[in-house]
Amino acid sequence: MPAPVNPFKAALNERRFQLGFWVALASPYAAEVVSGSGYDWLLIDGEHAPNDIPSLAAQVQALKGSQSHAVVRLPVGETWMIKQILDAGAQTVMIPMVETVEDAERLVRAVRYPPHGDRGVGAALGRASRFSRIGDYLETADREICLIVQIESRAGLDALDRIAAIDGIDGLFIGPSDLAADMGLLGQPGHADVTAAIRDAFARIARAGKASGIMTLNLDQARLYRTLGADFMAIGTDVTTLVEATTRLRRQYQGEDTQGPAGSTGY
Ligand SMILES: O=C(O)C(=O)C[C@H](O)[C@@H](O)CO
Repeated sequence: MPAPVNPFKAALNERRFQLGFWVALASPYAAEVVSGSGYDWLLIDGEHAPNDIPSLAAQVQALKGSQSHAVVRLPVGETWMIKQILDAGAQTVMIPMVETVEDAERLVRAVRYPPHGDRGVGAALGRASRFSRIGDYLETADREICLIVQIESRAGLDALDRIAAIDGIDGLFIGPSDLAADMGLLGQPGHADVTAAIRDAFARIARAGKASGIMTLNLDQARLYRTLGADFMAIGTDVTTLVEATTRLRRQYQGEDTQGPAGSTGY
C-alpha cells in the first residue's frame, strides 16, 4: 500500500485552480468547522497564529475526510519542524520568507528521503504511514509531498527564477503583505507597485512550469490575481471573517450602519 495521493499537489501539477481559506484560530474544532465550507485547501497558519507542532498536527487530523486539503505553514523552515509535521501526516508544507537558492534547496532535501534528501526516517511512528500500516510509505512518500515556498521580499523576487527552477519546489506563494512592507508600502498589499511585482512574479513562475499562489481579503483583488495567473489562492481568514460577521450582526440588531469596515484591511 503506497502513501496517500496528495490531491492538492495533483491539482497544481494539472493547473486546476485551487480556492483556499486561511485558518488562524489555532483550534482543531474551528478548523473542522471551516473544513465543511467547500474550500479546496485550508492554510493552517503556524507563523502568525499561536500554534505549535501538536496543535498543527491536530488541525491536520481535523480536516481528514473533508474536501479541504491541509496546507501547513511552518513559522520557519527548520528541518526538525518539517520532519515532525510530515511524520504527523501533513502532505503539503509552506515555508515563509524564502530568499535564496540555498535555502530552497535545503528545504527540498528536508522533505525527501535519502538518497534524494535528508528527511529523517521515523514515519513508522507517525500518522503519515498510518503508524506503520502503510508498508510502502518510505518508498512512495516523496512523490506525494508538496513543498510551497513563500516569496515575499525584494530579495526573494531577485532569486525567484533560480528558486522556481529547483526540482522539488512545487509552488511559489507571493506574500502581498510582507512584500509590500519590504517595498516600503507597509499595510498596502493592494498598492499598484505591489500588484505590478506580483504580475511579473506570476509570469516568471509560470515560465518555470510551477504553480503560483497568493492570498487576499479583497474579492476584487482576488479576481484580478486570478486573471494574472494565480493557481491557488486564499480569499479570507477565519479570524477576520469572525470579527466582521459578529460585528455586523450586532450593528444590524442595534440599527447601526453595517457598511463600515469591521476589521483590519491592511492585513
Ligand atoms: O505576506 C503575506 O501577505 C502573507 O504571507 C499572508 C499573511 O501572512 C497572512 O497572515 C494574512 O495576513
